[in-house]
Amino acid sequence: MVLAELGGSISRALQQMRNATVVDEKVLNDCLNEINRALLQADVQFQLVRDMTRNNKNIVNFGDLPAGHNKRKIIQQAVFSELCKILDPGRPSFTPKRRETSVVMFVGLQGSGKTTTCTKYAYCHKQKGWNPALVCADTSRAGAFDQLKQNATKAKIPFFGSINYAESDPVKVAVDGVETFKKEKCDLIIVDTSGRHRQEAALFEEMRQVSEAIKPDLVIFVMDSSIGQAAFDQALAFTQSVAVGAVIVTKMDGHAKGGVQSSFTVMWEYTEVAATKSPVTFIGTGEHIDEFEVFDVKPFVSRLLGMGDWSGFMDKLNEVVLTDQQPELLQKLSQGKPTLRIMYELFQCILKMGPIGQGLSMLFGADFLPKGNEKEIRAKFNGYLTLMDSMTNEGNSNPKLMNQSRIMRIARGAGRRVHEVIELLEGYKRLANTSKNKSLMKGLNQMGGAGGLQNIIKHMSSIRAFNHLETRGSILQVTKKN
Ligand SMILES: Nc1nc2c(ncn2[C@@H]2O[C@H](COP(=O)(O)OP(=O)(O)OP(=O)(O)O)[C@@H](O)[C@H]2O)c(=O)[nH]1
Repeated sequence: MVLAELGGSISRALQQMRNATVVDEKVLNDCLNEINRALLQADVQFQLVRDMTRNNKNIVNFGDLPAGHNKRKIIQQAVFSELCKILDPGRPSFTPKRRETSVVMFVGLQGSGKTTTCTKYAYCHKQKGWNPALVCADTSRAGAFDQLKQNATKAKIPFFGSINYAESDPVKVAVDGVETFKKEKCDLIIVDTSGRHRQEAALFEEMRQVSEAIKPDLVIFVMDSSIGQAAFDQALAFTQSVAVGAVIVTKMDGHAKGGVQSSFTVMWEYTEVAATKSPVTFIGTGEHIDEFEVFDVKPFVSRLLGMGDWSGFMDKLNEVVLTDQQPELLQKLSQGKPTLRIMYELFQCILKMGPIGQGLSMLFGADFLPKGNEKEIRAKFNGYLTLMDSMTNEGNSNPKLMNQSRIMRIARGAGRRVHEVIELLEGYKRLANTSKNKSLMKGLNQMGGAGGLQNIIKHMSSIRAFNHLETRGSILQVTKKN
């Protein structure tokens, strides 16, 4: 069961409970049974599911609840916090500190995504102003250094490795690399290590030796999300050789080869490793360098249940829109009279937020935008930008004054299809309607516009649904109005 399906099943169970006329013991039991079924289908251990049900029933004790309590809310909160408990080992990981040099060693089986993840980790820190460097201490796989070099070059990150594979001792390469970058005052030195297809004694011995030689501040274990229940043994084996302090789960996008069998299982299997109880700190959500997200339990469970992840969205927004420019955009939105220019800026923000589905799924749940459509959606948003440019060039960018001939001229001028102009105008109409909503605008003015922007983007994203619009009918509608 993929993650989105699991989230969908749990959300449906909660929705049925919320829809019940009276919430009693039977409704609670039906809801919990549905959730149990979904978790068991997702391969979560029976014992864990049983404990979770027992805890939920203890929290939602109908006999003890004073009259007037919102039972629906209490049940929902109990389920949410129990799901969080499954994933949270309750121990934070070491976090590299600015202006100090930290050495981070990556370990994991071959093909888990270790090399790719090292670069993603370095890149994500570089974006935040760090000065990272990459060391390839994998001397056993032919091509390992070339792969790291290629990734590092693309990301403009300094790298070190055994040129032409002349040095075959991984410990020596690791030590030389760390020393080189310490001298160069890099503040985050990331060491990629060898992997093997299977858990082998030689691999663990090598990890132990490298770790002893470079004394990393943090060892990150990289794990492929498609391995299911094997996660437990794998994590335990690495943990017994090196002091694993954090985990990164890769291929959470569900489009990796083999597919995500049960990412949720992997998550809790790992956190079940009593020896470390190390937290998952990041997840890999694609092959590209920016398809990488900080992992926080609460936002993850929120998204799993389709409740959105506002804080993750704000983080992404902070990466692409300078904080001092945000109030301006939010203020413009809150004034209640959106212009094409504001819509243009909004689209640019969405496009800049890395993978577009990633940004939007933070707000609308994992299954909101199918990952496979990323290119299509991005092209669509880019098309809207071209059309908006064309409208401005037309000399009249007021969407309210569009008639049939103007629409056709704009489409021709931008090299786009007529129905796209109509979709865009429909999007504008929705944005304008949204901005008439007084409570929404109040929300925008409070909390720096958080709730409001979320809603506005929700409306904008529903442009995807415009595709069903009947082109001719809409043209007539627009024409009639003018
Ligand atoms: N879809 C998807 N693919 C990923 C992700 N992370 C890594 N990959 C892909 O997984 C494959 C293996 O990644 P590598 O980085 O070469 O794996 P590795 O663990 O370093 O392998 P060795 O160096 O052989 O030990 C590559 O095709 C990556 O592009 C991810 O989050 N999502």
